Amino acid sequence: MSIAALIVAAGRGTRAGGETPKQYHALGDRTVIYHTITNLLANTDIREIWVAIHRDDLELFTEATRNIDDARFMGHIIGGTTRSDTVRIGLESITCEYVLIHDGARPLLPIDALSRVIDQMLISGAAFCALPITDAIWAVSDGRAQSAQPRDTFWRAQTPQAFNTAEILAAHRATDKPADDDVAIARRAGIDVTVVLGSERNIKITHAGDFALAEKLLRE
Ligand SMILES: Nc1ccn([C@@H]2O[C@H](COP(=O)(O)OP(=O)(O)OP(=O)(O)O)[C@@H](O)[C@H]2O)c(=O)n1
Ligand SMILES: C[C@](O)(CO)[C@H](O)COP(=O)(O)O
Repeated sequence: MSIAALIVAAGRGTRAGGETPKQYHALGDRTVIYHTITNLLANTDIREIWVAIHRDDLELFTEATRNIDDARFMGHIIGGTTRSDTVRIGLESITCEYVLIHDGARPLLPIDALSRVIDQMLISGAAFCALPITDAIWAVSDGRAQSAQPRDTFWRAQTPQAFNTAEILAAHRATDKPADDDVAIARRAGIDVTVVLGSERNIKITHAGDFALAEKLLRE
């Protein structure tokens, strides 16, 4: 049994704005991507870590990862135009039996959530981190509440999303329609994916205000 991690970090971070893409933004005394990589290195079952980057970011990436001294950190792959393209391109380089696909923009993944998704992947073949919804959920149209939705059936997806590598690569090759995440690609191919509890700490930096939240969570 061998496990790789594929970190997708080839996006432009347009919603977060700023001079450099969000994954190279400072977080504490390092960068977002540095934390993302080292959080995955903390699990010794992971044999290889690959990072898919944008071709314009090679210098930023090299600088951000200069101090990572671990033979399991394999370096970079050039990603694609959409997140789904980036994942498919990255998967083509992975030879381990299993793969964890993780957003470069999630720099605060706790080690227990990482263990949960790996353990469940090894039991059922595919798993992903998510959070149950506690608030009431309303379908809203034209600014008005329409119908209450059954909140127990909805979960907020996070990453890592973990699969048998051959199965998720085949699922990606079988579709050219982009998707929000790899669970969606897996489901299109009929793969069963088990949900495990993620973490409130495992935020995705999406908007500029998320940097302050990430700094606060890092300090706690
Ligand atoms: N072509 C792309 C697009 C996105 N991603 C990665 O997918 C993750 C989640 O995507 P998102 O938060 O939407 O990042 P961006 O695409 O960078 O953000 P935006 O949509 O605001 O430009 C990020 O780590 C991002 O770098 C990627 O690797 N390749
Ligand atoms: C994969 C993902 O992080 C799951 O929550 C998310 O869908 C990717 O980010 P985006 O904001 O939907 O592009």
